[in-house]
Amino acid sequence: MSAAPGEPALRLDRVSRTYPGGRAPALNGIDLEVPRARFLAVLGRSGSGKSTLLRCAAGLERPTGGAVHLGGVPLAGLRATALTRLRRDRIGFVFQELNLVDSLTVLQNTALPLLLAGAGEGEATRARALRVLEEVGLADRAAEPPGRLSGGQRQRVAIARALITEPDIIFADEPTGALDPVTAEGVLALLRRAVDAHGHTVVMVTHDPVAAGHADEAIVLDGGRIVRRLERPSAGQVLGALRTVAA
Ligand SMILES: Nc1ncnc2c1ncn2[C@@H]1O[C@H](COP(=O)(O)OP(=O)(O)OP(=O)(O)O)[C@@H](O)[C@H]1O
Repeated sequence: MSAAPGEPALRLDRVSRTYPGGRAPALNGIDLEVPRARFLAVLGRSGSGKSTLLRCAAGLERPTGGAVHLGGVPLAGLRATALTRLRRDRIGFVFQELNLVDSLTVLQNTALPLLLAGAGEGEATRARALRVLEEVGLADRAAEPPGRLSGGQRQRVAIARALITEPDIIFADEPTGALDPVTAEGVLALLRRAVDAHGHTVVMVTHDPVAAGHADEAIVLDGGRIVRRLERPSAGQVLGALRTVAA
């Protein structure tokens, strides 16, 4: 079940998702290909389908139509345990609901994906966690509980935790939503570096045109469809696209 070389990091073919009782599909025939080492921003007004897209792409939810491939692997063909393993080994998550555990240290929080995958709490795990904490500039806070950190620092720990398994792809849901603009810049620079220096692929849901301006590509959803695609967008271009969709 290893990733096939040359395959895009993520491919969605005609993906749809209808919720029971939902009046309209949350996703409606999404075609999307995200090459490796690319940073994609997903925008759209509230209810346009962004989170549903992220959950279907990450294998957290099964689409009701179409197919999702991660690194060439069709998710529909995987049983629950194989899907869980693929998520654990190949995907990094920066989700609001996956908050840090305050009874653990910053270092233990960072190492959590390795520990859950069966790594011992030995020196190798510790060294790896320290290395990614260094990467996000927080090695000096490793022994503290995350509750003592600022929101931006906690978000950087969440990114360190997502990076520690060296995933093929990182899914981030509003990673800068609660941050001031300067702190947000720092978090976005980290995601950018994950792509440029380490070859990770990042798919980020955001409401913020400035955040989307850090991406290689931005897509805008409306009514569960992709209605705009922008290459190397500036924040101004993204804002313009959002305005035309809202009009
Ligand atoms: N579990 C669910 N059950 C029923 N309907 C749902 C469920 N999750 C989402 N929806 C519906 O699907 C549509 C898309 O929701 P989604 O959460 O993907 O939007 P979003 O663009 O992420 O919104 P926001 O920006 O507010 O987070 C909405 O109409 C929503 O009401």
